[in-house]
Amino acid sequence: MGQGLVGAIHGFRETEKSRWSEASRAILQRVQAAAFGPGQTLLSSVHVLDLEARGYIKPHVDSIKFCGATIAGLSLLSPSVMRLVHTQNPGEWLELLLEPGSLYILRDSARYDFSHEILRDEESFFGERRIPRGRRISVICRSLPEGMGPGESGQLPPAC
Ligand SMILES: O=C(O)CCC(=O)C(=O)O
Ligand SMILES: [Fe+2]
Repeated sequence: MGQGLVGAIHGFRETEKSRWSEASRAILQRVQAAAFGPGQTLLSSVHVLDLEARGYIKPHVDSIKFCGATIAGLSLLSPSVMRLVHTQNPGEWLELLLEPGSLYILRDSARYDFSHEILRDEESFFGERRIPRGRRISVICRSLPEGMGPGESGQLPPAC
């Protein structure tokens, strides 16, 4: 998302959300407790991405200007396949099956040294298993770039 991602996502709409219902806040707190260390500050708003059935995300590494060492994403509605490919050594790759209700955490090397992508319907296989794509919504929490305290977060653009 943001500057680093222009053109990477196809067939989507998105928003940044900072106010949530009590029930949603409880879920986000579980995500944050699972994914982020006590020393990490989160971006003040959460990214919500609504990908249509034919939508997909091309390989990219989130911009280090706007996003720190951890990206945590909750997947809703359709399952999908996320592929990680090492940027220096494309022979090194892995795929994650993102079931609805699952949480992935891209941290450190997985976040910096590997690109991530969400496969389009035609390519949506997990090993031999076909994973038909429907509409998918993801709720993504990111840490602030290191060295940037909450006091400086006002300088960040709203999106990461
Ligand atoms: O939808 C997702 O889980 C990932 C989205 C993504 O890669 C991004 O917004 O940078
Ligand atoms: Fe990303």
